[in-house]
Amino acid sequence: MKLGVIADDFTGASDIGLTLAEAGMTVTQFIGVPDGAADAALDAGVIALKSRTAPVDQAIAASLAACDWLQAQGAGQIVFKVCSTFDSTPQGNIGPVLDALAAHLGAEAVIVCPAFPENGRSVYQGHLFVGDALLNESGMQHHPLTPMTDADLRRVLSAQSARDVGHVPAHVVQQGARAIAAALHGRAHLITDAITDADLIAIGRAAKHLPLLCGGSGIALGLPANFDRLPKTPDWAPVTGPGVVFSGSCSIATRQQVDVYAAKAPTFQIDADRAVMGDYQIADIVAWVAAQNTTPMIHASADPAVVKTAQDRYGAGVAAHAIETFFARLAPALVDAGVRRLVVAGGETSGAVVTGLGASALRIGPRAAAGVPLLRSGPTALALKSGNFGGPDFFAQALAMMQASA
Ligand SMILES: Nc1ncnc2c1ncn2[C@@H]1O[C@H](COP(=O)(O)OP(=O)(O)O)[C@@H](O)[C@H]1O
Ligand SMILES: O=C(O)[C@@H](O)C(=O)COP(=O)(O)O
Repeated sequence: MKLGVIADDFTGASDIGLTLAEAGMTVTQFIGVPDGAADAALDAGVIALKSRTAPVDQAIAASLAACDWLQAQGAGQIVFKVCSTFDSTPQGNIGPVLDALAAHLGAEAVIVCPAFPENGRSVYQGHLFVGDALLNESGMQHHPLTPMTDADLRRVLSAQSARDVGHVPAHVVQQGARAIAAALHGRAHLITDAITDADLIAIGRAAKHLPLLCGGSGIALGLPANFDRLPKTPDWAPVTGPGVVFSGSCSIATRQQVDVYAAKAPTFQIDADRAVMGDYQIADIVAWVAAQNTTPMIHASADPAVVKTAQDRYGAGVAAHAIETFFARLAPALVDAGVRRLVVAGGETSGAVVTGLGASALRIGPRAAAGVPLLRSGPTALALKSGNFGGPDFFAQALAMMQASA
């Protein structure tokens, strides 16, 4: 293994897995730290953790264990994959985990860059933009678990980290890899501006000898070339069994996707109150799915006012946990009943579903959308969609792509 990635959620892991696979690396997404050794032929291993919203000490311990395993497989460079909208709370977990990884790896200057231009995320003057909106005006200020209320990443990371936080500005990045490398000094996390893929490719080249980087999947765009890999389309064998769509994301993009899909398919909406009360019978929902002629959708996606009502009543963690637990129990019951295509919207939701399925590794297939690959776990096809990724008709498109050849 040449490159090791520690991802703080499951959709993020498949997002960066796709970037590496399309740039020509052989890559597997592991669910948590594997027990045994990786295939020696693997170029990159991506360990998916569910650490974005975990207690800080647990997130650090899981990330260090992942780091040790990746290094034991030969990885000479570690990427800490975080969300392209820098999802975190004032307590963490990006800062504390990054501090711990940097100390563990003896890293001095660490590039921190969540830019993902293809999906509209850019970093300029140390501020994160989603399209033309500052992060805190992009809808992310309403996220159920990690509301992002400040677009200045230097301030956001400083509040979470014990290390100095510096800045590599766009005018340096645009001068290319040599200028970027010259700016990487001191023992500091460096928020690095990037507006285009060309910026990220230059950053990747500049990072060739760094032990640690942190960013969204865009940070990986330039890394495979350091290992002489060339772009390719990942393989895919069609999967034709019954499908189901799950959504636990309340992001703007997902709510639109839910509306579009609900207009053409049977839809079952999960209510937070009933989930908290444990009111849903898994067997009844499996029977409801089996009775449908069109691929159905089960979702909890709701607008910010509805989410707030549930959170005020039970606490954000309790409402989220109840809904995630529901999906984690439903997914294996549906697969046992013959479901073979599963599209899941939401990072935490995907973490719950894949953990519920008991999968240990996922094979990365071709893209269903920017940042979202098709995945294979045994006979089951999956797509784990980040809340804000994909076009309005993503669900139908991903289900159809699973049935087609690459
Ligand atoms: N109606 C709801 N009320 C409260 N919390 C909800 C509701 N619907 C979903 N959630 C929770 O919100 C969180 C959304 O996070 P996630 O799945 O990561 O989506 P995203 O990818 O948009 O961040 C999950 O923990 C989910 O269980
Ligand atoms: O970098 C990204 O935006 C994604 O890969 C990601 O991590 C998204 O997280 P969720 O929106 O919670 O799915």
